[in-house]
Amino acid sequence: MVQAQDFIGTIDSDDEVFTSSVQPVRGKKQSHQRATSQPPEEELKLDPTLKFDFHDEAEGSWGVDEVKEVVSGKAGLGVDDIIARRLGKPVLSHQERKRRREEEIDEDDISSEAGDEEMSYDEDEDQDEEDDEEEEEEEEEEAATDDDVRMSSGSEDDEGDVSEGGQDSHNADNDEDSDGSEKDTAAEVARKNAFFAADPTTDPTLPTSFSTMNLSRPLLRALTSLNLITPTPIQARAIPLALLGRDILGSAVTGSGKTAAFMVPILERLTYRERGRGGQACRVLILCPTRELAVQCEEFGKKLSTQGGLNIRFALLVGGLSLNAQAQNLRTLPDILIATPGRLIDHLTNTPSFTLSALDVLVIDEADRILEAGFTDELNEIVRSCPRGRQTMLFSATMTDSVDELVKLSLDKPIRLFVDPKRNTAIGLTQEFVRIKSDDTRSPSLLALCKRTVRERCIIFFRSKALAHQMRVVFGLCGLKAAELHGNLSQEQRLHALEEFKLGKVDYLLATDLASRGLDIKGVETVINYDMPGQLAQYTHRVGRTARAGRKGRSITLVGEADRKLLKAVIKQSEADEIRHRIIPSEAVIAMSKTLDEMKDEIQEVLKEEKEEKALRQADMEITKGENMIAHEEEIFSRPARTWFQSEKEKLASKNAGKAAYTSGFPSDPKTEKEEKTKLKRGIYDGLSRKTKRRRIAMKEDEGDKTASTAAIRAFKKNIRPSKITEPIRAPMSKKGKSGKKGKKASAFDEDSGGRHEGMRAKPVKVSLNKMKGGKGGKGKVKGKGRR
Ligand SMILES: Nc1ncnc2c1ncn2[C@@H]1O[C@H](COP(=O)(O)OP(=O)(O)OP(=O)(O)O)[C@@H](O)[C@H]1O
Repeated sequence: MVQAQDFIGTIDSDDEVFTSSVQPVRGKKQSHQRATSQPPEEELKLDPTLKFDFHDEAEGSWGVDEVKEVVSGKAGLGVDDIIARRLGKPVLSHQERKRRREEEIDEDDISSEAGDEEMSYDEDEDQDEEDDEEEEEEEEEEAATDDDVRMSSGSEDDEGDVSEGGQDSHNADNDEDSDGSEKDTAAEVARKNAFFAADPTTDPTLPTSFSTMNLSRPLLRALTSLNLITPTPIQARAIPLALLGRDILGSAVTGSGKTAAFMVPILERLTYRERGRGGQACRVLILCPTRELAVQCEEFGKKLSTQGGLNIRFALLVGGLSLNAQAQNLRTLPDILIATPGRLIDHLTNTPSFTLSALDVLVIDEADRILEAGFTDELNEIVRSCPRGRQTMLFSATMTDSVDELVKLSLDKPIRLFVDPKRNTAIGLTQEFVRIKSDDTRSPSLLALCKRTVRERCIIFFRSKALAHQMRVVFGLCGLKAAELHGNLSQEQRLHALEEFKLGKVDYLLATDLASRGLDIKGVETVINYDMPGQLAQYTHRVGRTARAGRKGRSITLVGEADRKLLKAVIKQSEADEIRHRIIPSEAVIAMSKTLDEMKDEIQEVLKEEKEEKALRQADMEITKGENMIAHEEEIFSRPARTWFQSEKEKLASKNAGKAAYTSGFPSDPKTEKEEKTKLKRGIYDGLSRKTKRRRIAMKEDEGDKTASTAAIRAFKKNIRPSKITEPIRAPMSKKGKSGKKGKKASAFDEDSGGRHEGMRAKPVKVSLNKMKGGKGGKGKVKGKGRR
């Protein structure tokens, strides 16, 4: 696995004296230290397994609505503070620097008008500094235009179109030749034909406005207030079918509004749910692969619901937020659950009386990711907990239609909605590639790029968390304002980083693939890939963080020799005029290389200070923990231990499978492989504290008794289950259905469902897909006063 070595190589391998005109920002303290202490070579190696400062995330004091509060103001001595202390001044964002310069100019005008020529010594000095910075920036701006950006020069690059079928090519990884091997065999095509249903929308003209989609007035009002007037192609196709209760497999390019494609029909259906005590139930589950995406999805749903005055309740079930607050919320039976798989299973296993037995709709966002190896066991467990008669909708920009993958979801004749499958990236995206001849030049190339060309609104993706963190230190020392986002941070730090980037307080977000899927951050101008990701799908999602919702954007990818195959695949799936070859002048790279070399002691110092800070915080935490143990011993030991559906061994195996899926395209690291194998051999109680071990053993012993009581509880819950939103409108169960298999689903929109309407849908509704476009009168018009 490629770790921090490429960065380390750069720092260590260049011993030349610093002569560059691009100076690193430094404080006096630093230059003094450099003169006195020169650590030996091996000390300069940065530890790739390094863990960063974060608070214990298991039981935060904040829940769903506290996310914003936490994000808004959290102190603590972090890397930025350490860097600021060492530099003697804080690193300012590009925006802030601009603003200060403008203020400076205004003040100049005022003071010259007033004829006040006096200035204190300090002010004078400040002014000089600002002027210098301004001059430097102007120079940089000129230099930026030197970067040679030109059209790719043909050869292999112009080979033409995307491989057929679009979606399969995403998972092609680094296949030798994506042309031949990816095409479905005749048998596979036959399987797919049998598995999927044809799109019943016979009218080729899709709705051109939400107002012609037979949506209720409050929801239309909400859409309009959010400026959503014209449905995007995926919305135009998915919403009518979703309203009919059909299972859907939806795919469209990144940033094309897939969230609304499932959220709008869900809210519409919930508008007519049964109310009152008997009708309350968790009816919708939206699964997301990352916490940030779940937070974003909840925000969007809540916004729509609030704007429309829909009175729909949400629960956010993600790791890193308070378990207790979530459990409490679950007890009130919220309508929509938005969850990450791990935390959802935790609640299913440990939150008394919480089940998914009343679920009507299951949505899996970024479904191809959740279908990947790392989530397999969790997904199986969740699907097992959902009723078979539910509606299932899967969405992703890189959706798979492989029957083998989908079969485990027990879909009911799903409809494939693949919008423009030949296009994998957004129309407004320009993809640039920088050739990296040696890995040593990767970090200097990135810095040169950021110093000269890409100044703000930029997400930079790294393959490893350690690398992202180390680069953040380097960026800080170079005077570039950055935040980091990866899995080694607490949830609080992750959300804080996102917020800072969204608000423009930092110019760069240094992230791992954790941020590659689904995140919709307005105004991202550039995405930089520090290295090529392992898989084509990852590339598609990463670059999809820009050029969203019809806007323009640019991606810049640093491509080494080992990445040629994937580069070829990327070029194949793109239009020729979207591809550029960027050359960073070698002088700039050499200069940055020297700068980095000059900086290596400083980086080391910052990392050391950070480690010390962490140790101090850790000690504080241990003391508090000890005090709590003494004060609340009885209560703590009387709490039931939380359980998990897998054994430790299975959990580890599944984690490793996930890791392997992620790193499959990267060169493997034999050392890590060996470590993983050794880990797998550990017994299930290895590494646990004595207390936890005792609990586990006791639980295992209790398991026998538990089975009988669980069965009784299940039977009881089944009896008190609320009516389902789709239940009254389903076609009578076939023989097959009665025997436990799925029966054909009907919908509130079916014409024959009229008299049997109950529950969530107060009144029967008639919709003809062919009339949907017109939306006025006729069969397309809603019947019954309950609709509007
Ligand atoms: N009909 C619409 N008209 C205008 N803007 C829209 C419309 N639908 C969605 N958007 C906007 O498009 C942006 C992207 O939407 P969304 O995040 O749902 O995309 P996505 O297809 O899910 O992307 P990804 O594949 O990256 O997850 C959002 O800011 C959203 O508000």
